[in-house]
Amino acid sequence: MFEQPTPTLHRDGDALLILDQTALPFHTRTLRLATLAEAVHAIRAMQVRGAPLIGATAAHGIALALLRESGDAALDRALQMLGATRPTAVNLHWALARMDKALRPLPPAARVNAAWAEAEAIRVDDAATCDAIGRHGLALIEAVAARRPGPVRLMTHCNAGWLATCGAGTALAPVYAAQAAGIAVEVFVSETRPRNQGLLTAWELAAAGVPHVLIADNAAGLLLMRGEVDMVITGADRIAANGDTANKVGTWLKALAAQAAGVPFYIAAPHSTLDFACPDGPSIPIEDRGAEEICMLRGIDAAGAIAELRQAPPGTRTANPAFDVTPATLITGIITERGVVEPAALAGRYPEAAR
Ligand SMILES: CSC[C@H]1O[C@H](OP(=O)(O)O)[C@H](O)[C@@H]1O
Repeated sequence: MFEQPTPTLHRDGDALLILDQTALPFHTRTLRLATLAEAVHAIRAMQVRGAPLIGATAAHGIALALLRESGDAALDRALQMLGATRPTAVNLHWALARMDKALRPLPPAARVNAAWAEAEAIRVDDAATCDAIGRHGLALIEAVAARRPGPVRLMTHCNAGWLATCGAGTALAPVYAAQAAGIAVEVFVSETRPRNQGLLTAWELAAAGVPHVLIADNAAGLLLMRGEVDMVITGADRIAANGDTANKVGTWLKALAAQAAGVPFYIAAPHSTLDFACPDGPSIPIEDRGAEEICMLRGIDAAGAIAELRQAPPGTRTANPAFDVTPATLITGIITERGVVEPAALAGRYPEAAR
């Protein structure tokens, strides 16, 4: 079982401790969430981020809410507030539905303990799922390593490492599995404007000693066309019934470039990312995160303090969709905890979810 260097989230009595990802990669800071409002803010402000992790955080947010009041109205309010934080990652809504199913039949007095237990089960389930994704993705990396000498060269987008989950990650889980198996890999890490989650991936890989190269998002196409990449693996936020997949904005462009360059393009995702109620990509809600993420740059100043610089005047018109959709036709395979699945075969691999 992969051990997170620092837990992305864990219960501490009647509170939830999270790793504040708005401070990374500059500072490692733990935040203590004690209320529903603090859990809502943590998800919306991306103090926690990553599809599986926001689901687990929302599940714990239900427990925090019920500590104060545990009747049906309180449960409904908590489900609604947490469900309204971010629209695209279906893991959030999957986790809330699982909490509602577990808690609704119980008398209010029994709900708090049951909420903590169910939230913990979601956390543990996600960690095990990440490990399984790592094992199945490892087989793909081993196949490349068997074909030619030298490190297997991967490309990823955004952060789908342990920071985005309760375990090893999704897209990076095979990387960590390859490292543990002694297979040489190196990873092209796309910075992923505007929130630059690629810096989180670089931070993770540096700490793990995995060779990596940080690139501007727009450099990915040239590297792919030069034959410098053996495979692309990204995470996902919602996979529709036909295999169309929403992921961080820019993923589709990489999938197009990968197809043009003849490079396999994989999505890594757990069962909680599958949404068979969503028929296709156009049906996936895409979050817009407003102008300031485009107009402001974040970094650290000479004193090491996190600073923001304005790169565009206030009032500049912007478009800031946080995700895009990669059609199933561009996806070589989906690396799940049940194996590497062709997009069209998802329903067969997950019959219980596809009903
Ligand atoms: C392991 S899935 C991570 C997935 O979530 C990220 O979005 P965000 O950073 O906005 O929460 C990104 O789409 C990743 O691929």
